[in-house]
Amino acid sequence: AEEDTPVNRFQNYLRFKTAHPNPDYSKPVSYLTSQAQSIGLKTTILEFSPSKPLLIITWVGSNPSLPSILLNSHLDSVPAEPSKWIHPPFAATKTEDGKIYARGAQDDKCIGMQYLEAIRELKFVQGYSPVRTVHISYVPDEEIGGANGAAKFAGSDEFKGLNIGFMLDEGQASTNEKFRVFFADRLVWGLIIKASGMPGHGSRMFDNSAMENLMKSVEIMTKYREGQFDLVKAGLAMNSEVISVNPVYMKAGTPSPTGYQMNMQPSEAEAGFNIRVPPTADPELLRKRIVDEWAPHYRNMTYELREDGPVKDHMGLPLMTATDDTNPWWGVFKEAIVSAGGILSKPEILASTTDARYVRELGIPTFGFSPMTNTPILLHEHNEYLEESNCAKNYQVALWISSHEINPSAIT
Ligand code: MET
Ligand SMILES: [Zn+2]
Ligand SMILES: [Zn+2]
Repeated sequence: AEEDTPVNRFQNYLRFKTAHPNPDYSKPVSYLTSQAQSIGLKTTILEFSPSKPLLIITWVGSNPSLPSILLNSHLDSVPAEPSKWIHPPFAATKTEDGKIYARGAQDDKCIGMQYLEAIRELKFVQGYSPVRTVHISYVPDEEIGGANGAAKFAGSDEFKGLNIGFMLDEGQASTNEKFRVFFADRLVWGLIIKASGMPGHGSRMFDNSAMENLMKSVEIMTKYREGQFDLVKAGLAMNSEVISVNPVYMKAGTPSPTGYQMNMQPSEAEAGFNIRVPPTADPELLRKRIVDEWAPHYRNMTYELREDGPVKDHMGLPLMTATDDTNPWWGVFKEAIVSAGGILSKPEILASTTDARYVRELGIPTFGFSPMTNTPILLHEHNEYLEESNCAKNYQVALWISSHEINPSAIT
């Protein structure tokens, strides 16, 4: 039989096939439930949508009237292309040099297990019992926007009943020795632009073909993208501080038995873009740019903009958690990292987008924190891995965080 160690338990969790489009949620939820039971923690399963369970594990504090802590992670993963990986993406292979390869190793099954390991350590090694109640949530569908996961959870009576004062959610790896913490996400938009025009013979020159109109937009958008990227390259802004516009698909052509009808200029063409908007930018200006320049009527274009999730919080403010004295949780967090012997880098906006936005919307302070130092950022890439040595260090950090966040009974 395999040893029962934190690393083995992490590997077990990584082996569940949780990739979209058909994530297995029931097996990891059973596994996590049994882990929780082995630590003597309470479990609750909510189901806001059929076959999409949401697991809550609870460590009840001695003063449950204090606002509680929520440690959140998502159960699902993005797809992987096994033939392009050096180890199968759901085998959680550990190499001789201690790297554990798996889809989800960084995003974000690492934190899902670290939360549990931190509590296991606190409870059984240190004999610690919390004043404040701690909840761990495992939510479905983060990678597809969270509409049937975190969005419904945050809006539910069950969530209200948990009386959450502060949440930790996923962040991103740090390529140096400093830990990174994130106080905001970028908004995520899906933009589909469509051009139409008269079809024509492949040999003919004419104005306003669908392809020409679409390609003109692509050129304009590519220039805009370059402008934003140049700010980053010149060191004037971080990646997450500019607006990113990245093409994700193109669709056009008249199908034929051998592929596409090559002597036919098609009557329709479309392209899809993933756009990320920092909370410091004005979304209205960008919407105007789309109408005026990227998908203008006068070029026979239409568009569909999918804005995924909230833009402002309950007070009408951008979704950002304060990292100063106005937020008592900030000091606690900083102190926990330092006490664990860690160095914290300047708080950042996350380049990607997480379920934290639904909780920030409610005005609850939330930080993104995935404690991985000296680690290449591999989320959504081939050969995602996490080093075993890093895991061990992370348990330590998670542990400190758990012990410190519980102490400030002054925060009520
Ligand atoms: N976390 C994912 C991302 O940033 C999902 C966001 S909502 C589609 O891409
Ligand atoms: Zn994630
Ligand atoms: Zn992800």
